[in-house]
This record gives sequence, structure tokens and C-alpha cells, in this order.
Amino acid sequence: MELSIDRLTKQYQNKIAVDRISLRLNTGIYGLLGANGAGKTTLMRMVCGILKPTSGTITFDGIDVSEERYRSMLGYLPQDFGYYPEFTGEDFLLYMAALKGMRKPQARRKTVELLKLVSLHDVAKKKIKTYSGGMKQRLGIAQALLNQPKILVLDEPTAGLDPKERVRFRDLIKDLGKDSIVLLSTHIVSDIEHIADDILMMKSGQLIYQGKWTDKSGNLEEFYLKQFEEIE
Ligand SMILES: Nc1ncnc2c1ncn2[C@@H]1O[C@H](COP(=O)(O)OP(=O)(O)OP(=O)(O)O)[C@@H](O)[C@H]1O
Repeated sequence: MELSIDRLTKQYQNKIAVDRISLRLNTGIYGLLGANGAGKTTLMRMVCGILKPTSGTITFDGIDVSEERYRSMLGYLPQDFGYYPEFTGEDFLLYMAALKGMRKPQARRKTVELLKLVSLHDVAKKKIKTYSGGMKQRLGIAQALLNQPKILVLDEPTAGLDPKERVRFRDLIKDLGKDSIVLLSTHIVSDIEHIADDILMMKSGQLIYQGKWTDKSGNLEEFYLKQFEEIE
């Protein structure tokens, strides 16, 4: 299982948001770190096939990002995910399953399973508008997992969560890297430093660090902040 990104570039009018990024990702959790505007969302949107690159390619085991087969293997939680406040958590998942073309019996089975996984089974029949930020994000993860994706893209899933919810979210994500490629963006080091198998760090559209971060590598937070300082 390999997601291959080759010299990927995205240019907006006079701004290069992603600048010739090449990456090979296998199963595991990849923590994508970068300051605001570094290009994380642009990169992730291209990996999800919803933003067309200016140049470069993205393939999964040889399947191009533009193919339907690629999409069927993808799970995505966007930064500004739109929940339906009047839906219950359960109805929302059933609705998303229908959008993904799942058959009803399978959708029902998967909904029950995922509500348990994200610890929302007790509130499955409550309206989303009564959910906390953390509960909504867990529901967001659940919808992204409906089709058992091989590639799971989570764009700043911990934004707006309190510290307790952050830990809970981290615990949930930890296991997902066993069978799939998880790409998770954040600008908070502690969100990923203990769960990411590999660290990817972006600055001004470029990848400035890629690989494992071990105790020998030093303090990740310090290294990260140093890159920040240089921007300002
Ligand atoms: N549609 C667009 N048109 C022009 N410039 C854009 C567009 N979208 C993004 N940009 C610019 O591209 C750069 C990268 O933006 P991007 O949203 O990918 O960064 P990010 O790392 O995800 O930041 P954040 O953490 O704030 O989401 C920024 O300078 C941004 O202003």
C-alpha cells in the first residue's frame, strides 16, 4: 500500500501554495505540521482529489487521484466540516453512508459499529446541535471511516477542542494507522508527537522535514517553533 506524491505543485495567481512536494506514504500516521498558510490544506485537498494540482501527480498503488477507484478508498474530514444540527448522530451517519452509495443493511451495521468506536452510541439519537465540539469531531471521524478508507485525511481535526477532548481524540486516532494511511494536519506539536509514526513539516509550500522523530532528534516543539520564528 503506497500513496505516491510526485513533484506536486499548486499555484494560485501569484502565490505558490504547494511547491514541488514529493512523498511516499505507507500505512501509519503522518503528522503534518505547519504554521498558518504553510500549505497544509492545499496539499490535503489535492490528495483528496478536490483541488487540481498545477503540476505533479498523486497515485495510490498506481491508481490516479482523478479515478473513481481512488475516491472509493478515501476518507476525508475537512477543516470546516458542515454538520446538520437538526440531525441525530445516527441519522447523520446513515445519510452520509447513503451519499457514499452504501446499501442500507451495510450502512446500518457500519453506523452502529462506528458510533461505538467513537464513543457516541449513548447519544446516537440526540441531535447534533446538543453535541460538544469534541463529540462533533468524533462524529466527523466516524463519517470519514464509513467506507473503510485506505487513505484517511484529517485536516486540523483538533482545532477548537479542549485539552481533555484532544487526548480522547488522539487515543481514537492511534489505532487507525495500523491498516491505513492517516494524514493528519495540525499546528500543535503535542497533537501528534506521540502518535505520529512520521512527521512531515511544511513551510511556505515546501516540505522542510520528513521522517521519524526520535528522542535523538531533539525537541520537536523547539525545532518547530524555530521554523515559526524565521517566518516572522
Ligand atoms: N483559493 C486561493 N487563492 C489564492 N491563494 C490561496 C487560496 N487558497 C489558499 N491560498 C494561499 O495559499 C497559501 C497556503 O494556504 P493553505 O490554506 O493551504 O495553508 P494552511 O497551511 O492549510 O493554513 P491554515 O493552517 O491556516 O489552514 C496561503 O498563503 C493562502 O493564502
